[in-house]
Amino acid sequence: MPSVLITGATSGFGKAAAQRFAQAGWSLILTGRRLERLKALEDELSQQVPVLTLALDVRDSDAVTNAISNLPENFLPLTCLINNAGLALAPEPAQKVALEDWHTMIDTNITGLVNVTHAVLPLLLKTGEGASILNLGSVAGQWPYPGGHVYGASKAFVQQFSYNLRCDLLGTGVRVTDLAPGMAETEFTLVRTKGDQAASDALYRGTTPLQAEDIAEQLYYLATLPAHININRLEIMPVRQAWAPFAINRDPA
Ligand SMILES: NC(=O)C1=CN([C@@H]2O[C@H](COP(=O)(O)OP(=O)(O)OC[C@H]3O[C@@H](n4cnc5c(N)ncnc54)[C@H](OP(=O)(O)O)[C@@H]3O)[C@@H](O)[C@H]2O)C=CC1
Ligand SMILES: O=CCS(=O)(=O)O
Repeated sequence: MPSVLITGATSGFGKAAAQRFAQAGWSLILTGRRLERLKALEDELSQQVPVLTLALDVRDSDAVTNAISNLPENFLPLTCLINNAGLALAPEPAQKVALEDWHTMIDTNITGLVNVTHAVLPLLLKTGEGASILNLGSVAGQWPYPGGHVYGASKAFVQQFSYNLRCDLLGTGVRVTDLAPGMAETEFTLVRTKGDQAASDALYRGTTPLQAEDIAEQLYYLATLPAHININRLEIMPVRQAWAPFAINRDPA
């Protein structure tokens, strides 16, 4: 029975991925900070497959290393790592943002992802052919927009880190993908606006955003491709999202 480790499984893409992989019979190692949510998911999915929950903050490298080095044998070999835990904060212009919010995004989206990858890599290398690292990037890593500042830059890191990993993992059989979604309706905007439900509802109202299940389906597809195929980057937008023209600053008429 293959096994997958998913960071940020308490909500959104991570939770939907846990449900999708469980449906296909994979053993699940689920992580996040909110213990009660992890427990609820374990109660739901352990009816179907073996589930191990690890309450941890990906920013805490000691906690990550300790948890990964003590994985029970029945959850090994590990076939797939989904580096999904992440967040955006402060949709305001850069010049209005608190430095702490920038640090939180860097610590979570970059340092946290690196902490988990470093700890899990030896297990994936042991698995070899068919193993995968699926990193949640974003369209924001490729396309600039107002208020994207450090969030977009952190996702550009995810893309380049994914590509560079591929170079170093050549010959090991371990695959790496930067999965880059556009607008998707999860708790993402609630977190970004620090709990402003009205702002979150307004963003998704009157359009058709991606749903967490859409991304979970792509994650499952990527993890189960024939072992000789690596999709380097998969960018997905809702049909009802596209790019805006360049912004121009003009003198008053
Ligand atoms: N929704 C969108 O439009 C898009 C999202 N993404 C990316 O997808 C990923 C998932 O986002 P999404 O599902 O939408 O958002 P959600 O807010 O719904 O889920 C985020 C998950 O990340 C976890 N998380 C956040 N910080 C930490 C931390 N320090 N340590 C451990 N876990 C953490 C949360 O768990 P807990 O709070 O319990 O720790 C939660 O499970 C993120 O990396 C995001 O940047 C990319 C493109 C589009
Ligand atoms: O990563 C999230 C999608 S967006 O808000 O940058 O479009």
